[in-house]
Amino acid sequence: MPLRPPPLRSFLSPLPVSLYPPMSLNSIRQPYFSIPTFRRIFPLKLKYLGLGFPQTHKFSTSPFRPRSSSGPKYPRDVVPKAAPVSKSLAEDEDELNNWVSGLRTSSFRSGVLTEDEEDSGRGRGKIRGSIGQMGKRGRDSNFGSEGIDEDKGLRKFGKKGFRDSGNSGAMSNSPRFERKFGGEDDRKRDGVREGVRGNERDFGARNGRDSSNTSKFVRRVGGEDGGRDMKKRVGGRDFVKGKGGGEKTVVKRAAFVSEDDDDDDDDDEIETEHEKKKSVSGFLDLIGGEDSEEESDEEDDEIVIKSRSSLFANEGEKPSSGPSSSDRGDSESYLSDTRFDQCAISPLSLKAIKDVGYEKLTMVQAATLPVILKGKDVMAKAKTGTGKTVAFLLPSIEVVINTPPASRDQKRPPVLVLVICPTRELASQAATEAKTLLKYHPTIGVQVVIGGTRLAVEQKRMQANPCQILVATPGRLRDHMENTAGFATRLMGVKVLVLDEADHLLDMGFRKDIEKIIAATPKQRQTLLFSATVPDDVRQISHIALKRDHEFISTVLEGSEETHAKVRQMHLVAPLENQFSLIYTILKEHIADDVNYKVLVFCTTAMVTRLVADLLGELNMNVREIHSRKPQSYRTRVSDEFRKSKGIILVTSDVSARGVDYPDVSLVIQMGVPSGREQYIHRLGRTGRKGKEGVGILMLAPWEDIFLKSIKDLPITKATPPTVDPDMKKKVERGLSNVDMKNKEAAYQAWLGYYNSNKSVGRDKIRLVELANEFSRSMGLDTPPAISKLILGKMGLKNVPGLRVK
Ligand SMILES: Nc1ncnc2c1ncn2[C@@H]1O[C@H](COP(=O)(O)OP(=O)(O)OP(=O)(O)O)[C@@H](O)[C@H]1O
Repeated sequence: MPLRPPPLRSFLSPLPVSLYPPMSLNSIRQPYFSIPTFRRIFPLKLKYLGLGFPQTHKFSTSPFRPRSSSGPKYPRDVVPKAAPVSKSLAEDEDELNNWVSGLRTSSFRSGVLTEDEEDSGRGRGKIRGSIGQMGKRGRDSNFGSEGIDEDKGLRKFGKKGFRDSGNSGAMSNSPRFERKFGGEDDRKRDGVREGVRGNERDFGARNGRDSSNTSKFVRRVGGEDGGRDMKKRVGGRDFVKGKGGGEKTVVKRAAFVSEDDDDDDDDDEIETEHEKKKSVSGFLDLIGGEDSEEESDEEDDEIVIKSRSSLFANEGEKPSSGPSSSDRGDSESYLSDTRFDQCAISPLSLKAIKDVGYEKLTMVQAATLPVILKGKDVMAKAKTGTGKTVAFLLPSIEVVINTPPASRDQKRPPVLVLVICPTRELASQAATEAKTLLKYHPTIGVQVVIGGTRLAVEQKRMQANPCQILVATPGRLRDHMENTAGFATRLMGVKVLVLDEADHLLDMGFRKDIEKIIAATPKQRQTLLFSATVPDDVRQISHIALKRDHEFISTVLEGSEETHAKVRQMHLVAPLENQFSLIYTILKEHIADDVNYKVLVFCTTAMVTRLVADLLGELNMNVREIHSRKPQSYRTRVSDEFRKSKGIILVTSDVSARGVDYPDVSLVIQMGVPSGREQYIHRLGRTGRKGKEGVGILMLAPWEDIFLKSIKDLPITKATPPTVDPDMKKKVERGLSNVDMKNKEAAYQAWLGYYNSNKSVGRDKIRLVELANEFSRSMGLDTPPAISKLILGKMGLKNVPGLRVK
């Protein structure tokens, strides 16, 4: 008989949740669930997976079909963990210098980029298939009048050009600049030249660090495998409760000492930085770039909570060989057994939750709610699509409820809860979720401030109807801090600050903005950091936001994958010249397999996104596109449409990589190397949400496969490329010949910028240009497009053979 776990509150000791009813950990009583082997699950599909049947022609994008929990369990092949790699000084140097990483849409992992909000919203182009005409294929209408020219014109290196509405929008811009210049002043000044050479990072760097952490943890905790002991780690030692080795929640107490959660930033310097960011982003726009992200290390005490499932893993149905740590990690469930009506939250919130159909808390909600309600700072890590938004909104709403209302004549009523999201889509989504939870709280207002809309409109709205909960993107928030009368005063009332996608917001690209925002809020606030990925380096710098006694709560078993077991992951390595045909073939197969298909195709840059969308439109597929070069109104419309639709393909840059909650995405394709391990995980996380199945395909060129090292701990298998029918190939060639030449030129330039900033590809400029020209040929061009001297100079590619100069 399985043992019953102690209630969550006792796990959280010495921080008992006395105010609230105990939250049952029955939630975690999910039966042990291991990933079946391909052979057993897909006897008929095996041939498509390259597992010994290379002659295969068809490519299957069927998801896993794991057995029901009551059915037999199969061990999964143990994926080797990456060897620990420590971060070198050279890498840091690279980050600081990496100015070229800003030249793209989504930078390589070092990621400075975030493609996100505050982009100009000057996108243009066609929408393929009109909104609301779901079944209709092909390119129905054009809208958006701004042309590619805008991408080319040196997009105003002055203030205006870089922000929407005149002076906002820094987000997509600032990260790039930040990354390149963040750190040392002289580098900042000379960054353009300096960064162009040298700088980039390797795909694999982060993984090494992650893995190192993982294995460390496995040794300390997960390594106890069948252990039934309760082990305490006091004064820097592990504090382990629970039995067996299944899914568990990890609560860590931060060990690093915050230097007082605050910064004494030099405003002038920040301002200068701000301006510089804008300048660089102008250039990024020029080449069609988008965004990116990241970095840094640390160490804390921890409390590890093993859940019920761990008991199952050990006692019940574990495979005969005994589950590996990664097997255990897959015994995941996104829902806990704790019902919302067992929680000490407002009855009006409960009513709203009931209306929306949520009955039980998700694992991350169950693990964090008591701690947050207690007023603690929290950094939480939980897999994609497991309800982190509600996890931070619900207790934040309680804070508002428990705060005496501002008097009517108070001129500047405080913002009580401030939620920061890295992209506009995500901010809007979080605000929508908040409104849902506030359905029966008519006196609590929520507003969203994001780039791509008019600042003045937001100002008026906030003045007319001041809200208690504000959701914002960092750049636009800073605009309001600087330009909206009384706004700074309102921020001084903040009681809860939330950083959603915290690792991204704390990376180099956003850091300065976030530091400014933090400095604008009271020190005694409560801070909540949430993400599906929390690399060690981000943990280390989280003290800029969190109090020293914050808690780190993870529902991801360390030593297990950060991705969902039900999402089947494959990588496919093919030369560039075949990739467009392959994408078309894969999509056709998938559509034939699943009439309700809903596909996301991630591309490396905005301009490559547009190109791929153009092509698929020419091939009469029901396709839409989203990237930072599109106006916000367009992005919102397409995003809403994709959310509600089936039988649709969305080609996107990394604006859709994080947080966006599109239900029932059947397939995620990533074309070209992602900016990093985290970005891979977040993009993949657009499918398999809320415990559902999904499929992810990563398509790489042979020289990009080094990236696989950085995700080798994930359950990703090699797929044999499907054979491309000659007719399909011809169709694709015809389709490409119909794509606007300007769009091909822009894609070529953006491609060059993106890979130029990659350490392994961009290091050898001659090789880089050869590859770019291969990309050009793959678009059907005999000669590569010419690029202006100015841009080549900025990319450090002057006089590189193979380039054509305008
Ligand atoms: N308790 C619950 N029960 C059922 N569904 C829920 C619950 N809480 C949240 N959801 C739904 O789960 C979905 C995923 O939630 P959410 O977008 O917050 O995930 P996330 O963990 O933030 O994902 P990501 O890491 O990709 O940002 C949403 O559609 C949300 O409405």
